Amino acid sequence: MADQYILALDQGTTSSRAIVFDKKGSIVNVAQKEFKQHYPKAGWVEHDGNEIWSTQAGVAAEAITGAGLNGTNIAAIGITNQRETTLIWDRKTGKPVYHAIVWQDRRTSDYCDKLKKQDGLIEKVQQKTGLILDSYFSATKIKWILDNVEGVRERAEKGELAFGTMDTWIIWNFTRGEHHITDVTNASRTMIYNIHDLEWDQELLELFDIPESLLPDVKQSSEVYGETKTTIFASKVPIAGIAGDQQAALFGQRCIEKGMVKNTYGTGCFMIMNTGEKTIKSENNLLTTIGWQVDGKVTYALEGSIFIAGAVVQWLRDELGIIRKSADVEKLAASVDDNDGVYLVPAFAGLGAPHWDQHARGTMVGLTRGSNSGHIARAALEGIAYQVMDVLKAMEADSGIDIQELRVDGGATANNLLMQFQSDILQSPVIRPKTLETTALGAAYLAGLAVGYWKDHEEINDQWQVDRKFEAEMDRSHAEDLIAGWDRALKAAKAWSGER
Ligand SMILES: Nc1ncnc2c1ncn2[C@@H]1O[C@H](COP(=O)(O)OP(=O)(O)O)[C@@H](O)[C@H]1O
Ligand SMILES: O=P(O)(O)OC[C@H](O)CO
Repeated sequence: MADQYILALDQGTTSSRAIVFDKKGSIVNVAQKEFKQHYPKAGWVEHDGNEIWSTQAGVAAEAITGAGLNGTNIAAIGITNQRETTLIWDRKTGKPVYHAIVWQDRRTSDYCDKLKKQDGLIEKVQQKTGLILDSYFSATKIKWILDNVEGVRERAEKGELAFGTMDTWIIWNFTRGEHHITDVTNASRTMIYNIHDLEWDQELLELFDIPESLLPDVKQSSEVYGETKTTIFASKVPIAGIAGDQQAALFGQRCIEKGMVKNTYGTGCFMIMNTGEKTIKSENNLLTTIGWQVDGKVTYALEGSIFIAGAVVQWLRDELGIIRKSADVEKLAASVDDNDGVYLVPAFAGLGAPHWDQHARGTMVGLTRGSNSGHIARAALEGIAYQVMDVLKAMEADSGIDIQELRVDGGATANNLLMQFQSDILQSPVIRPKTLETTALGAAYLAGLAVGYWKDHEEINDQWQVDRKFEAEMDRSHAEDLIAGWDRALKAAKAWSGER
């Protein structure tokens, strides 16, 4: 038999990626293609469904052929994706009826504000779905398309249309419409899925006026769902893993025991804790969500989403022009000994967890005549670390678990100064693994386990290796003084929003 590999497809917010992994969990080849972001109005963000599919199919083929392989070398495909992003298409023609509405899109936030005023609805939504009633999730995006695109509601009611997040859309295309499916992790981000009963919730479907005929079947995160039918691989390849990208990263980081936590530092930050077989209801504005379902067993998780993290570095680069490329921020921040009292709260798109203040705005405080670009760069990086600390504290409070160490991944973890400061401010170790492609690796593991490419968890646990462990070097009282300054800066950002 030809040598066997696993192909992971990572359909992200800004690019489609494909990574070929070998049995040791090492990367054999990567292909990546960015696609266009559409901003038709302020606060709106859309993707072209056709472009999502063409880039994803393109990189899948490129990753395989670039490694000198073909479909017969691929034991299984695992799919991971930007979550919540919503697409509706025609079941017969496979044509989208509208662009995909992206998770960042805020067009339904006024509608959500109105819903929040309904007696007991916030609690009901949280109880059933684990989520905060917010336009971030798919439900109100589906409703918007049904209500605003001509003829769509009638066609949906006749059963002619299909809804899906990007995993569903990709599998629909790979199987030429044979499979209309998603997995529990993606379903748990729609705000119409009951995470306890593991079913689409009739009451919420009624509330959002969504016909059930639109919805995909919900599967486990690791099982053989079907085979590819496209000509891309020249042979049929089993599709055997699906998970939302943040959950896939938790799996890829091998956070498989209760209480283990990972944080991804990308454009935003997403921290997730494995909470085991039970759900934890958050009292601190975190989300309760599904980590994965493997071998019939559901593992739950708590999640805190931060909207702006690495994006503040892009802002220093693109808007302030004080660095040329993202990586330069470390050197600039290291050009000063400390923040000299300067704090930057990057609430450019409001504040996510644990504050959920959509009106807060970016705030810089503590400037003096001596403040320079080094202080601003340092304040920007430190602002990422303080936000992570706030989510981590909320997670400890909700779970009653003392978080001993933080496993990290994502583009901004390349920054040693940020990682060291994170450890200093948390007063606990921050651990960066050798493989930073943990999202794709998680999807690969889910698929590989389903087809027996990897025998069991033990076999893959051994593959996780530390690149560097950052230990706290700052003394606790100094960290506490700095945190007190951050709390004041946060108050300023919130006060600005309160005085509208
Ligand atoms: N050395 C660095 N220091 C700080 N931030 C960085 C560094 N390198 C990249 N970034 C930031 O990381 C983000 C990209 O990370 P990535 O994991 O690819 O994000 P995403 O998956 O959200 O697109 C960008 O916002 C970029 O500014
Ligand atoms: O595509 P990413 O990595 O920005 O992740 C997006 C998240 O899944 C949104 O919830």
